[in-house]
Amino acid sequence: MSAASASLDAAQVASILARVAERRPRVHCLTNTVAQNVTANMLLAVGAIPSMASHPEEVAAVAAGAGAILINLGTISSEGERAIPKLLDVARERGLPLVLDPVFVELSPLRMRLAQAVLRLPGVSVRGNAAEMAALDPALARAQGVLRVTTGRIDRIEGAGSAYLVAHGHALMTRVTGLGCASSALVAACRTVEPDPALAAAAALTAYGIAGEIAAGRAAGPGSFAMHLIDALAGLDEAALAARMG
Ligand SMILES: Nc1ncnc2c1ncn2[C@@H]1O[C@H](COP(=O)(O)OP(=O)(O)O)[C@@H](O)[C@H]1O
Ligand SMILES: Cc1ncsc1CCOP(=O)(O)O
Ligand SMILES: [Mg+2]
Repeated sequence: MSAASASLDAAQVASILARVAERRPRVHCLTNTVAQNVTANMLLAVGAIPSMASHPEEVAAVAAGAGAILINLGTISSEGERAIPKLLDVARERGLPLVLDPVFVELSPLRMRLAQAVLRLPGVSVRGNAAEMAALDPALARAQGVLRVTTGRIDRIEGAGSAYLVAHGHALMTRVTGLGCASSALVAACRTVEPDPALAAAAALTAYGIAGEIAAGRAAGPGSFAMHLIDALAGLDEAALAARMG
């Protein structure tokens, strides 16, 4: 970590979550078919509203009224590929926060090309695992105002002169498909109410990680973990956050 990491307290995370719950922002998700359901449910758990249209003829109209846009490359199709430039236009014209989740970008020249196209928009927040972020590093280095959000045992958030480390979460979060994708949607939801991209991402991942810790204490295995994670996220308050943030 080049810059010293900033610290985050429970009141800051609770404040951002409260704003999301109060304002009920919509997050328009162009996302993969594997993670659509869990992504929508995690957004609902924090009080945001998911929408998931992808047809190129309507995607701009549907996304225009959203508070943020998520582009996830997980099961990108030719339809999704044609929707991406329209979403970039909406984000640019309306000044909407945009989050990119470059699923398996390290495996596919198509995904790399599309990720590079998204990164031509200034100020994108990119949330991926270590392999994805490493593969994307040259493009991230060229991207204007980009926020790097690298998740794992410890999440690293770097960009715009800020840096955070989030040491919350549970290994069970790697045992249910779509939970990383859902974390990207939560970053987008927090960005709708918090103008500081790094603080928004740190709050989203802190809340998500603490919900994961709570859910792991209740779950019998990965199947029930996902269910408990949604409940724990929906029930998070400042006291629960403070109890685990020390
Ligand atoms: N070993 C781990 N211990 C605790 N939390 C983890 C661990 N690995 C990942 N996480 C958490 O799981 C979520 C998904 O992260 P990750 O597995 O990196 O994404 P992806 O599913 O896209 O590969 C993040 O919230 C992250 O903090
Ligand atoms: C398995 C898989 N394949 C394409 S998208 C997807 C889901 C990935 O979800 P996550 O990155 O949250 O684990
Ligand atoms: Mg992922």
